Amino acid sequence: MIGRLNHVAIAVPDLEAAVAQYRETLGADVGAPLDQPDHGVTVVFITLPNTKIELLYPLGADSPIAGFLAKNPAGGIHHICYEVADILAARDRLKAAGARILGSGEPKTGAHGKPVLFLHPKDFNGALVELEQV
Ligand SMILES: CC[C@H](C(=O)O)C(=O)SCCNC(=O)CCNC(=O)[C@H](O)C(C)(C)COP(=O)(O)OP(=O)(O)OC[C@H]1O[C@@H](n2cnc3c(N)ncnc32)[C@H](O)[C@@H]1OP(=O)(O)O
Ligand SMILES: [Co+2]
Repeated sequence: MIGRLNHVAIAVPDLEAAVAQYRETLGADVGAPLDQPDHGVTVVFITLPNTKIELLYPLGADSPIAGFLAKNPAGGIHHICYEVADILAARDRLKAAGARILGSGEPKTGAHGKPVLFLHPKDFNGALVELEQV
């Protein structure tokens, strides 16, 4: 069911500093910041030869990553995103297996304009998992 690794997300306390570090110090291909109000974050994608890094910074008062950054003030790896061909079939398979789908349980449109879902970290060895239909 899960396919390619689409991205690894890092929550950062200072987006400009993280962008400069990846662009200047690490010499990476860094995109422009994109506000995602529906998700409560600003994202910056870094394109690597074999996957992407997604820098996350809180947007708005109810950002879902605010709690994470409060617990991890220096930032940290926030989630991992796997690609799936059919997100509704994936959701139904996961629910049947007892996994918790976060939020409403319905896919939302993610940063790439594709449907995404999130699975509770406690069900996946402490890792927050995002699924993106491609
Ligand atoms: C623009 C879309 C973009 C894309 O790629 O398309 C995105 O990726 S948007 C990314 C931001 N959105 C989300 O992360 C949505 C899903 N996340 C959530 O619903 C919350 O972050 C949630 C429920 C995972 C955690 O919320 P919160 O931190 O407020 O809850 P708790 O403090 O109660 O946490 C419960 C429990 O889980 C542990 N936790 C929290 N976040 C993570 C994490 N990222 N990785 C691993 N574990 C996490 C937290 O420590 C608590 O554990 P406990 O042992 O009880 O302390
Ligand atoms: Co993501």
